[in-house]
Amino acid sequence: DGTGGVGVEVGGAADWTAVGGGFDETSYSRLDQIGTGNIDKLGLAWALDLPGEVTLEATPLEVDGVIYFTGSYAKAYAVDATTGKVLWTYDPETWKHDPAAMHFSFGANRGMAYEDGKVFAASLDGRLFALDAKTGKELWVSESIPEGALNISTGAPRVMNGKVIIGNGGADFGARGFVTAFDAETGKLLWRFYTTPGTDEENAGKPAMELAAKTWGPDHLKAGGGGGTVWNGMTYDPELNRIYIGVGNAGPYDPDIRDPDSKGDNLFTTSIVALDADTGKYIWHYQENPRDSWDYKSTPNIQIATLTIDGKLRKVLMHAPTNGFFYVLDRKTGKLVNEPGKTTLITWAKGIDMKTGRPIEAPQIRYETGLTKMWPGTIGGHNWQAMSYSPKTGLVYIPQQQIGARFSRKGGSENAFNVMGLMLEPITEKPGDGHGYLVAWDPVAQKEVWRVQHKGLWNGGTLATAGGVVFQGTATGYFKAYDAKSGKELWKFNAGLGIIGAPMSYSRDGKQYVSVLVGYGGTTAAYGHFMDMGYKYGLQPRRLLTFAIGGDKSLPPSPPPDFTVHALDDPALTLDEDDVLAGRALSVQCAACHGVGLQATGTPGPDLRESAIALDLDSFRALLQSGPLMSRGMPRFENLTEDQIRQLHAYIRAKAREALGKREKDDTAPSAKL
Ligand SMILES: O=C(O)c1cc(C(=O)O)c2c(n1)C(=O)C(=O)c1cc(C(=O)O)[nH]c1-2
Repeated sequence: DGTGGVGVEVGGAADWTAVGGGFDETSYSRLDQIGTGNIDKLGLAWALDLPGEVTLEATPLEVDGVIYFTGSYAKAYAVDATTGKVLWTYDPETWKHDPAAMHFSFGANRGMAYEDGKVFAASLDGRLFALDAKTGKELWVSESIPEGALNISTGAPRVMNGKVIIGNGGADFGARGFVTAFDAETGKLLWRFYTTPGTDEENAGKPAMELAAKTWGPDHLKAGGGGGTVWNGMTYDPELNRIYIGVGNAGPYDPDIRDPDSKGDNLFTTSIVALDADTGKYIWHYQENPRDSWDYKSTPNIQIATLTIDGKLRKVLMHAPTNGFFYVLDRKTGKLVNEPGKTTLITWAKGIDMKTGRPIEAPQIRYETGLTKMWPGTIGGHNWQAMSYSPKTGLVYIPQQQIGARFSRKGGSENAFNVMGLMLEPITEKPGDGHGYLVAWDPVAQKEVWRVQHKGLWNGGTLATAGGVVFQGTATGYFKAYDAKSGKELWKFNAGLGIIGAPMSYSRDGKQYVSVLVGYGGTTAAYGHFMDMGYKYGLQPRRLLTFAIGGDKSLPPSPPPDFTVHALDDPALTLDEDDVLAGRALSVQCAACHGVGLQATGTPGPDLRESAIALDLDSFRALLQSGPLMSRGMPRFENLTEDQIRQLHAYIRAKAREALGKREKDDTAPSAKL
């Protein structure tokens, strides 16, 4: 019916059969046993500890009494939905299979797909695997990334009518985006759609690639594949038998490096593209940022619904990409049905031109002067954390953050990253920056109805329910429930660690449950200099938590946040300034897991300033060269030279010394930092 078809394929409203709840990706549960009237009686039914896990981004599925989810590095779990007992696990062991892929991520995986007794997920190195849902037995494994391509897989596959589709990431290091469909029964490749053009020869005879090629200059492949990776949102539309894919940013970000010989739009980067579900043939596209120059991405989840607009029922899709606007498109044509509203502080554009559908860009945003500042920044107003839509309230619940970005063609502060020739750095300069928000948005009126400010910047996805409640986990470690109409906070539970994944709901033997993964991380956890969460590596347990009315279990308390860096130093050691500087540049490779500027506060890896291994040159060298911790996510860096190892080590030492110095000078209460 297009109004939140949760679980319709299997057990009606009782199950949660896809990461977004059902095909429509509205993250809405029709269950109403837990509601605004009894939420004070909501309590923990069971908890499952997940030792060894780091970043947990998946929304679990539930089918016929079994919960399925992926942990980090796509380790798959099946768990009894009423008791929390583990039924089976499956580990694709990427570190053994393709150690090189470990360099390109920090373990993120956003979940599984379910159809007909099979579950599907993809490992970081792009192996799509099908498992028997009962036993966890491997049924088939197919390579979804061609040999030699730079891509990695972090997203959840989607499955429909016997076809599994999977995208991948890598635009930030120059990969070319595509999605691939496989036969769910056999794992055979059925079709592949590229999001950027290839060589003239490859494009010939393919209308979508010929169309895209006109928007790029002749030499566009020199700087890489152009980006446009489809690493998160993909939605199947059963009414029109189409798939809408959310295409990522263009790469390299600087268009003068990426595509110096044209001023074209660089299709299909930062677009939504509609494809025929059977053949993968192009139907339409809508580009949210023509000639993207800022790492803007259209990858957040794409919802389908039927809305009444100007008195007419319209089949629409709804989208809140990182650029901050809210788009409602006609699913048949890909055209705007109303004027996109601003869901957050937006400085890069005045609005969207309703005649052309193109943004009206603000002056000086294409770094004409060599430098550009803008809001939202690359982290986005809304990123991969799922937004939900309640057909009951007619509102969309967007997990948001406010933070800007500074781009410069040279220079930048210590915390700036050089991303393929452009210096990039998140900034907090405007009122409201550095916080996350839960925003209730009216997609018909295109305006905000209420908002809640969170303490932390990077929070979890949302779940809306027929009980009139919106659930969301926060960076500061609370799982919270809000009144869907007013935004009033109704309930909270201390989970002991930040939450970034989205919750889901199911019913078993007449009882409604709500589950959520607790596992702080994601890319933004690396920005410890903006939001020191005080989490310490390995100390706060990762868990799957499940709640029900009358639940009376409690969690053993997690170690509280600790904002002190317990750095180690040897005052006798002299550090070579040139080594420290060179080490700083090399440390970009460490940042996703150990923090920007080595400030690790909830990152998947430990704080190197506190690490006895990293601070001792000999054990550090052995760690990098032989990879004894590879199974725990620490890759081998066998290509680093002896000089580079010494430089990195000097930088770690210098940062440890600096942290100790700060601690002596600054004795403000640690909690004052948040
Ligand atoms: O360009 C890409 O291919 C790509 C991939 C991914 C990813 O695969 O996780 C992210 C991003 N970009 C990205 O821009 C981003 O903000 C991001 C956040 C996260 C995360 O897991 O927290 N992944 C990614």
